[in-house]
Amino acid sequence: MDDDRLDEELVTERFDAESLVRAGADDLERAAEAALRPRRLEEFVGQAVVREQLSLVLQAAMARGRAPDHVLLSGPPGLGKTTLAMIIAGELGASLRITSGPAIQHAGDLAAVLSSLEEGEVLFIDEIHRLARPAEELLYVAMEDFRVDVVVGKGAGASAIPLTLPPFTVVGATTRAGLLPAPLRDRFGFTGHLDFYATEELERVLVRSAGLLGVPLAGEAAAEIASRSRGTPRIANRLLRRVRDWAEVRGDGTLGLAAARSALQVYEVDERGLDRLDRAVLSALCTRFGGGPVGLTTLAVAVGEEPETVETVAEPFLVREGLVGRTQRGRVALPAAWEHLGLDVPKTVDTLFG
Ligand SMILES: Nc1ncnc2c1ncn2[C@@H]1O[C@H](COP(=O)(O)OP(=O)(O)OP(=O)(O)O)[C@@H](O)[C@H]1O
Repeated sequence: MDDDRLDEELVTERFDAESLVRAGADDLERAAEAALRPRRLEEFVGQAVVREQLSLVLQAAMARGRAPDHVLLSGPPGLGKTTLAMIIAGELGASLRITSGPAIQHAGDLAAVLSSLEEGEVLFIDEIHRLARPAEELLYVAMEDFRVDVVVGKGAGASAIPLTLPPFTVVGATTRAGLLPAPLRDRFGFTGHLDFYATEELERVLVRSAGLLGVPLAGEAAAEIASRSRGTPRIANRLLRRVRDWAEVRGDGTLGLAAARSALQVYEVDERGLDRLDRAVLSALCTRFGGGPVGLTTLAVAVGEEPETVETVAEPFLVREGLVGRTQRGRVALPAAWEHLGLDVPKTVDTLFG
């Protein structure tokens, strides 16, 4: 498949799927994100281990002329799972179907998608840990035996007609690999875990994105934005667009260090990369709950967010930064949390963790 066609197809697919997956999200932000996606494995920055492993899986499958094993990608949001799914299809020269766990309400929805797959197609299932149990069971069989049982009729008269599927590859993405039931996890021949990116890798992401956007990004500004991007390419690209806004509206259009700092101040992204939600979580933990332990749901209510958002968006970074700890009794603020908020560390916390 030539590159132009690939681009067109991937972007079209992505928009269709995202309208299902992220209804209500900002269309322009999504379009901007799609435009910055790497299309080939060699353009994908960082994640060297996963990249090499995946490259072997794909090359071996292509050499054999067979669809590769099913691939599971896990890791926090914004690290490139969707991008890798698109790259897998691109590298194989296969078309990509995109759906998500929450978009599949009934097993029949999944049966319809599966039974329309063509040979060699890649089926991307985002948030696969959120599939309903009956759909999950249908998926095991389809992944293992390339078969789907289509149920005809209702009640006592219902019967299942087995339908053979052509070989295809499922790429599942999850932020919560631990929530996947073992039988489903075992159906994936390759599992890649994406980790947070080093600052230097994010600088490379930013330089690449600035090039695509045609904006002049100084090296110091790239380093500043990268260091506040929480190890996450999606955040790096988003901050780059905000710094560009600032530079075009309030500056001279060039993205230097001063522009980066001023823009990030306006958008409330602090030197450590914490944003409003992160600080709200820390502040609730330290001031409202005396440092915890506090349960996830209570904490989420206190900051006006869904527990899943707190757990998958804010928490991994706060834990990694040594600001928050997870205990069996709930979340606790670590001494660095008080320090980050400019508060005195309570004596009890100091002795416990100091
Ligand atoms: N390794 C990378 N190199 C360059 N850009 C990247 C890389 N990983 C992600 N990006 C960029 O970051 C953005 C987010 O990536 P993507 O949507 O693939 O993340 P995700 O892990 O699927 O997130 P979610 O789980 O929230 O859907 C995309 O615009 C993509 O261009």
